[in-house]
Amino acid sequence: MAINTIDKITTASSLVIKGSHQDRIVAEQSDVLMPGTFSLIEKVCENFADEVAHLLKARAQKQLSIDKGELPHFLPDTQKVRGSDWRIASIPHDLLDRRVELAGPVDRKRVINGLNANAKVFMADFEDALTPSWQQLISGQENLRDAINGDMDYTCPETNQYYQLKADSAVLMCRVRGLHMSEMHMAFKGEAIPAAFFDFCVYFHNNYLKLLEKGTAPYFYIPKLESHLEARLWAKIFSFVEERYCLRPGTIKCTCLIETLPAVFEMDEILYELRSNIVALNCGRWDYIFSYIKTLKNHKDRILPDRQAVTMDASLMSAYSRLLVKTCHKRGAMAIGGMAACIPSEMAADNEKILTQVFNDKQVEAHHGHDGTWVAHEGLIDVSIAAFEQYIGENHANQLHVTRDVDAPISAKELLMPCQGERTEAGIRLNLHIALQYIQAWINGQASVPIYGLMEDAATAEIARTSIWQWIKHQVSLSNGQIVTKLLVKSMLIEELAKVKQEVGVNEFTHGRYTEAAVLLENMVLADELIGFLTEPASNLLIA
Ligand SMILES: CC(=O)SCCNC(=O)CCNC(=O)[C@H](O)C(C)(C)COP(=O)(O)OP(=O)(O)OC[C@H]1O[C@@H](n2cnc3c(N)ncnc32)[C@H](O)[C@@H]1OP(=O)(O)O
Ligand SMILES: O=CC(=O)O
Ligand SMILES: [Mg+2]
Repeated sequence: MAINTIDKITTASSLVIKGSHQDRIVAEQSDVLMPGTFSLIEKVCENFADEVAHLLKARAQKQLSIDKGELPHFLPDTQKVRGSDWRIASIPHDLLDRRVELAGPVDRKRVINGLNANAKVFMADFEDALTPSWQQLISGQENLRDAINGDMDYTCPETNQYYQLKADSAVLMCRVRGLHMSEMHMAFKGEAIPAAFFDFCVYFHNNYLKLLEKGTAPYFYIPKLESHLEARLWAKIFSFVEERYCLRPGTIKCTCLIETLPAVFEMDEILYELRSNIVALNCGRWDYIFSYIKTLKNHKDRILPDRQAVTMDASLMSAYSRLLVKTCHKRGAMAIGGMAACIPSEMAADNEKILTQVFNDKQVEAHHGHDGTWVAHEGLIDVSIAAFEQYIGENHANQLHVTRDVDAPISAKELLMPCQGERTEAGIRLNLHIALQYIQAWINGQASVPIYGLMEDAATAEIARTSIWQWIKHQVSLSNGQIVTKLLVKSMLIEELAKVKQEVGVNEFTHGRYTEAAVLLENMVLADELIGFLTEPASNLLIA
């Protein structure tokens, strides 16, 4: 639909669309970017953008203390919140049964497949599984809008296969980007706006009416929080928007991912700040491992082993999952488990092993008392449901009644204790190999990719590259006696790049962007200071 550009930009006078001529055309032609959307974005920026900047500064300050030797801890100032009795507001009916949630990117085919799948919830992801190109952001929003309107089909140009949204599709939740990300295509008073504000406002404004009409509501996943003060910001934004649209307080509901090490120490406080709008916390296990490495990067005594050893039954991960369940259920909130990164295989024997592995992984979560969990692929839904049904039983839709009251308190020591396991040459090489392939895919616009039978997304790739960085920094000694140095990693990187070339073939290698990915990866793992998020330098390549 052609829309008047001037209207679009001047209705929100402090807001400007940036980018190439093509980016402007995308914005002009999209009917999810209308004056009402701009006006909401502008108001949210006017009231809250400065606060994001302050909160990010506070993150950096806290990190400085940890870099100097302090350890993350439960906050003395908020003891009263942890010690007193209160509960979150009630949970909407359609969110009481979340035993399996399918996560997926927001392209049209996967939105249809995801909503049609047998999961209770489809988590449409603008974060770890999306490269934030303007085109993908806008078309993703259009796809969700069409899905909510129930007016959605798609014919795949390559296969000619026709897809249509079913009437009784899963509940839709929208994951917005983290507070650390900026949306470069939109500036408020000359500054790129917080990407989370863009995702939230566009989704909310275009869909809230239809969602309410259908008997559901705007449901959000909020990622990568690091403190309850960040949760307080979201609470203020939700309340501001509810008032602006004259909606009953608590209409907007969110689930917060607890996927940073600082946040695990503030779960009660996060629930408390958001008590009118929150329904659950989720164990974002992959970013949590990344955050453990990043937060404790200077602590030589807390270096993790190879990624494969950091499973949910490792003591630090188990403590995190059990504390999340206990904290949530005490407050009447649901506790959602994390992503099983395996994806099904076409080889029957392999697939059987994968399904058993996923079943066991989900059983650990269900045993801890989680109310549901995430899967990356629809082929894993049934096995995950089976694992949860054993615990939830026929008479319940969740495990909110499991309070874990008899557990010994979970201490900071347990949460911070690194797990045992080897640090191997094979581990470094696998990290390099996966990171190379992942970054190559990411800068080409694909943020969730199958690599060696696992779903890799921004969170898992972060583990790979920060782990290598930390092993170099502390000159870790590998199980074969080698010391990890910049020189060693550089030589391994060259060898792994050659292996990738052999694997993908000369043609794909030549026309892909593998060498650019290698340069970016080298810069990140050999840097003197750890780069905060790989998506920051990678975005420059995506945009270019
Ligand atoms: C750590 C975290 O942040 S986790 C959350 C973010 N990550 C994600 O959301 C990852 C979601 N998963 C995916 O993106 C995909 O499953 C991948 C990339 C891992 C694998 O995808 P594919 O290679 O397409 O898998 P495969 O070919 O087996 O897919 C079979 C069908 O299922 C569909 N499908 C697979 N996964 C999904 C999904 N998560 N959502 C919707 N549809 C899906 C495919 O589109 C395909 O459809 P088709 O048969 O109609 O063509
Ligand atoms: O977002 C999920 C995670 O595991 O990270
Ligand atoms: Mg994550």
